[in-house]
Amino acid sequence: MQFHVVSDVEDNVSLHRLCGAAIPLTTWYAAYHDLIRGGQLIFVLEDLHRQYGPVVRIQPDLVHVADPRFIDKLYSQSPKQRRERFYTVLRPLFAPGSMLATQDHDLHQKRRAALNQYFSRANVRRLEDDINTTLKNLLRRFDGWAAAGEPAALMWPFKAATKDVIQNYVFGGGDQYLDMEDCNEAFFSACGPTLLTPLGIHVHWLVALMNKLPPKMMLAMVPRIVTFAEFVMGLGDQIDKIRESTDVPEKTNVFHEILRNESLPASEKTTTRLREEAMVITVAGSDTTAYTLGAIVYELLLDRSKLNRLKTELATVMTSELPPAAKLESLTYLNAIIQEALRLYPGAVHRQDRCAPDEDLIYHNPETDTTIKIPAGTGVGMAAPIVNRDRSIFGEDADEFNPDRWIDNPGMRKYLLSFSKGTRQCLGINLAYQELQTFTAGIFHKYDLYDPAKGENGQSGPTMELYKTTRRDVAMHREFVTPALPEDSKGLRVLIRR
Ligand code: HEM
Repeated sequence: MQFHVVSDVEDNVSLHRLCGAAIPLTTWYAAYHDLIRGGQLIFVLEDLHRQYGPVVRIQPDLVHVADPRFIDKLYSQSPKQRRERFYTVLRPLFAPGSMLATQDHDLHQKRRAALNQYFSRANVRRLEDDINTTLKNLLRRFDGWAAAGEPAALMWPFKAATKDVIQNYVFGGGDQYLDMEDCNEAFFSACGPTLLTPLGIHVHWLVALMNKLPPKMMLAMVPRIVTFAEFVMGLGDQIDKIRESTDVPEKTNVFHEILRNESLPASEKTTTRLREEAMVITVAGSDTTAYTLGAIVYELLLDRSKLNRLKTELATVMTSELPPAAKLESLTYLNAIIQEALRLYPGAVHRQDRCAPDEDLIYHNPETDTTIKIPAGTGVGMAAPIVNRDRSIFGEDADEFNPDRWIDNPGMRKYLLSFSKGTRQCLGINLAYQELQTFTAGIFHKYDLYDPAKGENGQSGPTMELYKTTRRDVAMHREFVTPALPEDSKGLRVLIRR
């Protein structure tokens, strides 16, 4: 066992001042659970925290904290308090040109400032028509599966829908995956959660070496990434096309605006850098939202009373058409369901490791009334699957899907780590909420839960029911930044009837 408790370490050794933490002597403990056991450290962490308390050292240079009250300090909102992503988050990204993979605080701020306005609440509101059109496309596909009488694996159309929305916004168009027969399953399989993530963290040099191989050799070694590689090259072509275009109306696509942003130096506008930015935005903007949407469908089809309550609420604002997005945003139960799904089924489940390069971080443990000094430069992380289920905040039923908790106590929102917090909080948070509101409302205004007691002709409208789907087909089985399901799972499947 590589751990021992260090309550009696000497004060003058700075790293050892992480009293109360367990110290692994090498990075191999984390690598064993991350890589050899495949994305299992997130589950082990829960046991370690039970044993050693809220601060646990998981590598010689990295601690993990399980205390939502530490969020404000670690993920500071202040741009003056530098919080950089730690190498454990940066390494597996392999897109140094992207904001997500930017370590340096000042460069990150600059890159973020160029994009922030396009993802403000007001500007995302302007995407209403496009999101509504995508919903119509999605429901059209549902009709097709209903007519075929085949179970539908919803993971793919949900990913396709969210990917189409983000791509239309950032590029003003592109291939619509929702129109493809299989919703481009090959693409999403290639960029979905894999062992490459922990490989990128723990055997970084190997993945870096692979990245330097000529593309043909790389594709021969990992054939499943062909579709993804073609997509990334296509993004570069789209950027070049936008760069050369002279007739794009103002504010119709994000990259058009960035290329014309005069406060950005030319080095920030190269095709390579913008291709990496575009790749991260499209991938981060699809898988995550789609995963939570799938969880919402699963939980509502599991519980008729919650679904009925939502349908009653939707009926107050919906006819056959969708109401304005602002109306959906005001619906109490719809939004409680979404918050609860984001809490229990976050689409990004990794350890959100940061470091504060300029200051020691002081953690105060209220239970023992002790403090721990985390020296400047040390990696410190928290993870949504752990923080979001903290019983002291979310209650003894924190493992249950209970939307009412958000109605009873909306203030808990400040402890929800699903989108991270602070200066590096998710860029797409407003877009994710608006998509979840529109898609959830659109699907469940139309579909009721199939009632076997009434039979195929006994229910007046279209229905849906789970098909060979249990919690193991929706809940995280491995942490590969995004949640991975068991290898033999086909994910969320439903039978749709017209
Ligand atoms: C439910 C849906 C989503 C979840 C749960 C989610 C979660 C997250 C999390 C946890 C981070 C911080 C990662 C870290 O620091 O380690 C992040 C960052 C980011 N997300 Fe999201 N995300 C979602 C949707 C989106 C969407 C729709 C977009 C599209 C624009 C997006 C784009 C980004 C980008 C660009 C970053 C990097 C931000 C920065 O470095 O400042 N995400 N997201």
